[in-house]
Amino acid sequence: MSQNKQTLSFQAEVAQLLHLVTHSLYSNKEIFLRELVSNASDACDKLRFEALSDNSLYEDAPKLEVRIAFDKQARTLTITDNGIGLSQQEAIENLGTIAKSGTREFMSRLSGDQKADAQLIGQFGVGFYSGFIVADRITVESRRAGLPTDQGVRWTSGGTGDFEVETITRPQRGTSVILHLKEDATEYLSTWKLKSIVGKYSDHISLPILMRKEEWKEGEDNKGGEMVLTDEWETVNQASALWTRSKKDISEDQYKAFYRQISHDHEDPLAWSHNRVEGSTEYTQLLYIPAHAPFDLWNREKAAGVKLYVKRVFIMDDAQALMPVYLRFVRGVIDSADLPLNVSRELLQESRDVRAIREGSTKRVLSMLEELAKLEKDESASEEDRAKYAKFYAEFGAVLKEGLGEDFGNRDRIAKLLRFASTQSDTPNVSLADYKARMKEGQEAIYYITADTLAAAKNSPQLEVFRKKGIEVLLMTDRVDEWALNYLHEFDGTPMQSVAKGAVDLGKLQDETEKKAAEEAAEAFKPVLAKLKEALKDRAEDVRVTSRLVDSPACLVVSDGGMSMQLARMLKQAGQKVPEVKPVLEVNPEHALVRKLDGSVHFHDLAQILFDQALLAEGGMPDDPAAYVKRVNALLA
Ligand SMILES: Nc1ncnc2c1ncn2[C@@H]1O[C@H](COP(=O)(O)OP(=O)(O)OP(=O)(O)O)[C@@H](O)[C@H]1O
Repeated sequence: MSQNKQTLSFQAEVAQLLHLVTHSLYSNKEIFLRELVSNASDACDKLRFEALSDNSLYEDAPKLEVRIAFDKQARTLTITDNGIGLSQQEAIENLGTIAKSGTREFMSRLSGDQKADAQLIGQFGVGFYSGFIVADRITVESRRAGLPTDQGVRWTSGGTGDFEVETITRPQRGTSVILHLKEDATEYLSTWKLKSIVGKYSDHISLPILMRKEEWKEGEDNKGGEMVLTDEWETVNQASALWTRSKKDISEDQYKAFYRQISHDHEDPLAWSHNRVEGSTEYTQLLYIPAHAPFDLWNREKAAGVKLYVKRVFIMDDAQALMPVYLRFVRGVIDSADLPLNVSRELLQESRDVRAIREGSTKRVLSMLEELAKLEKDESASEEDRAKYAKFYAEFGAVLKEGLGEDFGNRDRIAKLLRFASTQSDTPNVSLADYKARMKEGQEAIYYITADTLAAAKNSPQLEVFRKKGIEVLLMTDRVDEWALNYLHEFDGTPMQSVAKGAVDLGKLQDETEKKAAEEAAEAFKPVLAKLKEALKDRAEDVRVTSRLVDSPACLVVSDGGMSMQLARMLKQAGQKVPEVKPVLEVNPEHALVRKLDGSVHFHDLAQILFDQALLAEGGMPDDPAAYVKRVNALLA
């Protein structure tokens, strides 16, 4: 045993992940090759990038490539690249821990259900560790580009609790991953099998993947021949970056395979768009809309899904400057012809070219979505195509809404893409245009209500008069709605009006007799109103008579432009400081309970109950629930 050998333990998460990988991904073993080839290709990309500022890193091997070789006797399969390589420290850090952000959250989402977990793991990208699906021992030999030959590293592990590292001499730069195959993985000791897996998953890797050529050799004494390996290497993939090829030369399957490769997604994308943009800024874009959300969609800090290349040289993953945050679900590649190769993240933020690319790409994504939305109503389209927009919307609709506050230039286009549930539809499929088309004669606003749940929205007392008059109200239950709606004051010339904010003004929808009756009722109610205001002066900003209620005695509203009670609650729950909002109590003078107030000896208690019940009805909680219960009980007794 060499002197410098050390045994180290895996980070706890790795050990856990390893166990899961080998158990859950068993049914789709072959993906290990895709993962390892993709790492090899990443390592070459990294070398090319670092070599931009230090050409000597290429040493004497400027041609970057990946080689796949196997040895039937030794039962090993080896994937070798001449990319950036690993120093000893990097081997310990990168192959012994999971540095990825979100690992912990990811782990906590695993359920123990193998099928669901396998999908989740697939999305997370198990990478290097997937080798342990087919191998009971993995040896990695590597030398980082630029380090002396005697500073190579050998890392080896059986994939359980620990791994060993030692220093070795390695003349060639880059990494070899040697898989010692398990008994049941013999099938991967076959040129035909390996080639077909490369063809399936890694055809579009932009560097050559080489394998040794096979040749037919006749058996001696007429015993039948067999294929034997020669010393000659041949390229087994297409080895050209897919997006640089002409659209007409790329099949649907190739587009889909490329998507799977860059996204780790097991499902096909809903749509894609491939264009070469010419003009003052030149670039190629290949952008995809996924069919389902990644587990960390809600993390706005999370890496965006677009890779940046400059003249086919990979520059960086998750180039956030290329896509607005509200389109963070988009995956794909942007290849610029204008940016300098040594562009940094900081520079990206400031570049005019990048701004042009970002605007162009944003418009492209919105067009793709508009196309999907159009298909939904196209009777000649297939059922599958027609279902796509709803599928997209269920996964990403809430994220898209963030765009209302983030991308003012495209607000109208985004607004057209939004869908909501309404008093006429429990499923969120009502567009603002649909709503407008159904508006009642004389209706001057698009009415909506926000609530925590669909049930709470539907049963809100504020809706009563709208229901009575048959006016549709949009029901908004996404957390982001309240915030997003702050940025959408009107749609196509019609104002948006929350039914829980400000005094209700049905305008022309109310006829003269109704208005008159309401005014008279208000007039007659004035003395009681004054007493109510006095009794509730610490809790309500104001008390007024309303015509919005039919069956309920009272409801709470906030002033126009004020923060809704629901948003205030949400912020409070999130631990934020919220200014105290005193709502307005609106009462229905026709209601029996309200009528009872006049001259009642329990006036004070009834007033408090009225307020507390209105609070409960809109999803809130009385400040002093025990006092509320006591008051109700006193009256019931
Ligand atoms: N062939 C290789 N050459 C150099 N470094 C490598 C190689 N394979 C893996 N690594 C290093 O090990 C790290 C962990 O690899 P792993 O495949 O687990 O995750 P990843 O590549 O970062 O993520 P993902 O596979 O989801 O893209 C890599 O980030 C890289 O630094």
